[in-house]
Amino acid sequence: MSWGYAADNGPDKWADNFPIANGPRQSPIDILPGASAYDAALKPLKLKYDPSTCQEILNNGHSFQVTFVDDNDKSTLKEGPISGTYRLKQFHFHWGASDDKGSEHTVAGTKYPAELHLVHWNTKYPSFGDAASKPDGLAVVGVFLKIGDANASLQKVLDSFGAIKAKGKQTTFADFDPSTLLPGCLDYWTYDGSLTTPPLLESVTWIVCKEPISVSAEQMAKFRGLLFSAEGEAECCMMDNYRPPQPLKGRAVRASFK
Ligand SMILES: NS(=O)(=O)c1ccc(C(=O)NCc2cccc(F)c2F)cc1
Ligand SMILES: [Zn+2]
Repeated sequence: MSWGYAADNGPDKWADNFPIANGPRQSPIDILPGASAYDAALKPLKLKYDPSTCQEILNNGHSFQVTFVDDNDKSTLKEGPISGTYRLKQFHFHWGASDDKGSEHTVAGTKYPAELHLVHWNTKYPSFGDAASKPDGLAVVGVFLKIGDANASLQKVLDSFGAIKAKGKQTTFADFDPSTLLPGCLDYWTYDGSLTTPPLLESVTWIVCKEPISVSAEQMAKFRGLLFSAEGEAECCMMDNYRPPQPLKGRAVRASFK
């Protein structure tokens, strides 16, 4: 039985096979703006994404992800709270069964209907897999989604869902610029955390944007049309694929803004 989000293999069961689930720097967390300190030393995020590095979109049975060619420095994250150069590997989302939940991070207890994760790895290491086991190996930019106007950039991603409905399906996805999914203001909170799914490695510098992007209720409904299940299996709709907030355990959350 592999991990998932159901009662018998979900977040409350992950510690059985991944004891780091109870570790000192687990993610996500509930962000308390009043308890996060403004740090003037934090730089603006420097994101440079080249649409030509966009490769494919796939349903991995836990979410869907858009994967990028990462054998060059064409799509990178620099500055912000990190040092050096981190390469974009993939982006994916987490969402709920209804619009009142779905994000992994929460803000003073507020849940958003979904959360985007842009996953980058530190080029001081030879590969993503190697970087994923290092305390400064990964940097994930998190962006909240809130219900409002339809998102034209997101619609391009949704239009490819027909080809990836079931677990294991993938299709070509080219010339997409993920910066079109970023909010106008890149103010952020940052803290040291982990992958939010098994193997839950404690290798992520989290960078969570304060400003959400919009998604329409109809677009959110399309996320829920994807399947956790593979072709030929009993259909199980992909939703509530989020881990709830984890104990802060004394960590500081810093703000890039006043
Ligand atoms: N939700 S998130 O943004 O925190 C997150 C990001 C990436 C991954 C991941 O790559 N898992 C597979 C994985 C894990 C470790 C090493 C690997 F090589 C690997 F592919 C999991 C969760
Ligand atoms: Zn994620």
